Amino acid sequence: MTKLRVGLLFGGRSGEHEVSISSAQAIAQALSVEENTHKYEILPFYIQKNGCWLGGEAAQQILETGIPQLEIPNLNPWRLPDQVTEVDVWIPILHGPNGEDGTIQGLLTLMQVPFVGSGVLGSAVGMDKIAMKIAFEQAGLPQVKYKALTRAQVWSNPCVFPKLCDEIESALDYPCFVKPANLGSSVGIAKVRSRSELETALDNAATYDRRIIVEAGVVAREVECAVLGNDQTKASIVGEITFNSDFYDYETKYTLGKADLLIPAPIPDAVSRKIQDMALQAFAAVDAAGLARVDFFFVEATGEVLINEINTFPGFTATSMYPQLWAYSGIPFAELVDRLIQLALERYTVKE
Ligand SMILES: Nc1ncnc2c1ncn2[C@@H]1O[C@H](COP(=O)(O)OP(=O)(O)OP(=O)(O)O)[C@@H](O)[C@H]1O
Ligand SMILES: C[C@@H](N)C(=O)O
Ligand SMILES: [Mg+2]
Ligand SMILES: [Mg+2]
Repeated sequence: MTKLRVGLLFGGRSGEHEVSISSAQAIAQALSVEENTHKYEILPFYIQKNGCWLGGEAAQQILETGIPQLEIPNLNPWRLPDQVTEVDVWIPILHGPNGEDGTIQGLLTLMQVPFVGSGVLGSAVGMDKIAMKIAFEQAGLPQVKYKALTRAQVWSNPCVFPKLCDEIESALDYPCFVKPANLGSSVGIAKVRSRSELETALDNAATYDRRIIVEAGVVAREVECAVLGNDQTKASIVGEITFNSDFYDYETKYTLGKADLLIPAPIPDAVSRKIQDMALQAFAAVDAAGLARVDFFFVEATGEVLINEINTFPGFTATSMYPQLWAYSGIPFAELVDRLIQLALERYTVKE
């Protein structure tokens, strides 16, 4: 039987570069178990932080060691490794901008090779927290109050900036959350409790993105649901994250022992069902495909469920929520990766 050559695309020009390497290592491992090795052959491709691609041995080495390559200067980002032409199906294991946002998906679409996950529209809308919230609003999904801003407003002249802060303060109470619109893993996010913290957080968020969102802070339990499928989607069992830090920040997410994942979430069945239903609606609202993890706030005091966000290529290490939710829902990691590849092929065939 001829093996399908799977292009593992990882790293990326993103603040989530290191997370992508960890996700790629776990997916490579899942493709290396017996039931997958007779079907698939891995071709690794590493995108450096400067956007330049490495294939072959160099990419393989990074996949094995997990250590990011120092940037090789003056490489042309458009000079793609020769092995690119050998790929039958891509897994763009990229998180954040320049990877999870439709840019790579556009390139792969133009290459006319199937790829795992959402297309250009789903990736772009799912990445941008402002566009995402507008899509959720249209779908009738409840969420926190927010204000959308641009870098130009934040870095405007010193007379305009205080007015902008006044507007935010009159629209939202403290604490509120300031976020770059296009990022993940909590990079660039701040929980702010005062005017001076707000000013600093806005300035910082503007260094990451030209679009910025400020959200009303909610006191709630954090629950997540995984979605799998193209047009026929399935929602997983719901999981909960607990931690002792101020919020689920980068350190809490990626330091062993700082957060606990509870699967299934110890919440009433009716709430779980509502979350599953909302997860499927959110997936459709942004036109996602293949996979996504949808993050929610459960306000226990009122029973209210608010949607926080969708991640169209969620963290994929063996201990990440997405594969664990499916493992508990009856799909082990290796089979999950196989299914995702099959969904990519299905979507490509339907489209062609
Ligand atoms: N409006 C809010 N109220 C309360 N907490 C919030 C709010 N927004 C974000 N947080 C906290 O910040 C964390 C990160 O937020 P969010 O999920 O939007 O960021 P992200 O960078 O896209 O994360 P990831 O993609 O890794 O899930 C949340 O899990 C939560 O702990
Ligand atoms: C990788 C990170 N953005 C997540 O959603 O898990
Ligand atoms: Mg996110
Ligand atoms: Mg999140």
